[in-house]
Amino acid sequence: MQGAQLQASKASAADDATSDGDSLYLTLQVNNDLARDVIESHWRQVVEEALSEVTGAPVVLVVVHEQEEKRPIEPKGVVMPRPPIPTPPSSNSPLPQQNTTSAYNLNVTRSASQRMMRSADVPYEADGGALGTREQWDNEQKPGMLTNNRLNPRYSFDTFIVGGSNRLAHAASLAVAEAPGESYNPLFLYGGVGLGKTHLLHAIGQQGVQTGLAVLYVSSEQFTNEIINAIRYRTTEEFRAKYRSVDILLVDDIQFIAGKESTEEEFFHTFNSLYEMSKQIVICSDRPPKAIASLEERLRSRFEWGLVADIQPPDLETRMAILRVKADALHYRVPDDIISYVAGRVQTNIRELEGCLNRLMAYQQLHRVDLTIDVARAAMSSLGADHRETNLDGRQIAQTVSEYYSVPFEAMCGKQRDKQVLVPRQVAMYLIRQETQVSLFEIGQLFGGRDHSTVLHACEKIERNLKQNPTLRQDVSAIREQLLRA
Ligand SMILES: Nc1ncnc2c1ncn2[C@@H]1O[C@H](COP(=O)(O)OP(=O)(O)OP(=O)(O)O)[C@@H](O)[C@H]1O
Repeated sequence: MQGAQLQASKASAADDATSDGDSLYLTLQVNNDLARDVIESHWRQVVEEALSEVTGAPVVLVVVHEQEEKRPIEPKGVVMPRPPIPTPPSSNSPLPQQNTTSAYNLNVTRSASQRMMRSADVPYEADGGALGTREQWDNEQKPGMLTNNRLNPRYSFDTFIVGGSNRLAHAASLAVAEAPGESYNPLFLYGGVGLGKTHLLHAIGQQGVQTGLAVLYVSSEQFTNEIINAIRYRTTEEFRAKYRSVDILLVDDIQFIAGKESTEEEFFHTFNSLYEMSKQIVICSDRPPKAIASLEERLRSRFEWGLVADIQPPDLETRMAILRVKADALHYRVPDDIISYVAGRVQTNIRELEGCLNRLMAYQQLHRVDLTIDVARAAMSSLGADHRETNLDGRQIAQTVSEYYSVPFEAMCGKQRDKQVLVPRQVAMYLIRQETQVSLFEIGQLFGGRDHSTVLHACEKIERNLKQNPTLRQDVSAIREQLLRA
């Protein structure tokens, strides 16, 4: 570690807005990566403890490779509470700068001054840093970024099932993918957990890549980490060159940047630069911009500039279609009645729906049994309360069917065999069989003492007809929805 220096300084506490106590932050400059790694992995704790003893305050050590200290203007504070960012000596610091002859360059600052960096703290270059940096980035780094774009090939428009709950979000995403920067900019998608926001982001990205565009997908957490590191290692020019060189920027879970001042600041400038160049920005969140507490107003209003589209929980039909596509993709044959049974169990989260399918597959393979409704029930039985196991009884179901078709329950129990009565009777038998543990014999008893083979025949007939008759499918879905709401 020859040739390195040790410096100590203490910044003013006057610019501190949100002190996290009396910790001291130490910046240790070393002249090669190895030294940094060795100190980080072996000596950090020892040094921190030793210095804590000397100073009487908790110490946090930040080790920096001196070649990374190339920015002439250094940030005065810390972007995020963690990890701490080195703070340079402050001109109005009460402590004089101490230069020593030691092998390290050591900056000591009161944590009080190492707080969320304000806009003025990070010099902003609208062109994304020096031209040289941008060109260098385009030549050296961009190809790598484009090949490792981290887009999941499974998340494409082809594999996305469209229903009433996600139609707007899907149509907007498609429009954006077809004409990036032209139709809706930014596109802001929001919706609950596991409803397909990330899937749509990736689908847009995938299409962009296919048309030769530079696409960057990041989570807001990754964006935050990158900006922290950029400030820490003085590489903000590269950071800006990277983010301003893309044609489509996809940002997931934007709600997590709220309240992180420097990240918001940097994102604001990234947004503006891309927007001015007519580059497409797509943002996802679990809530609409208005509901993101402590998000800066200027960002909120920008998020609302283009189109804000929501994704609602899918209805039963859409859930069934999604399960069917997922099962087919796994080359897993699942009968329709089981698809509809599983779809009825998970109502608000498609990720969990997929989990149920995987669970079913694993359960069946483990027990080496045929896939029947009873096997599905057993596979689902140990799942938590989110996965609705209905407490309906046969009579309740029969009553709901009777009301749906406007056919009196008594008529369904009688001898009439015309279609108006026969279909509701058979549908009721089928649903009771699916939704309850009631035996074929008991179902027969409920409907005027019919034989169990009549019930079986009814169930099989409805199951067959469901495949061919869309009206019947719709009716059964609607009744099932009503039952699940009951
Ligand atoms: N309409 C859909 N068609 C097909 N698959 C879907 C659909 N919606 C969601 N999925 C699938 O559900 C899973 C979860 O979706 P995704 O990760 O996109 O949800 P998300 O809304 O981003 O959730 P989170 O808020 O937790 O990040 C993925 O495997 C995705 O492919």
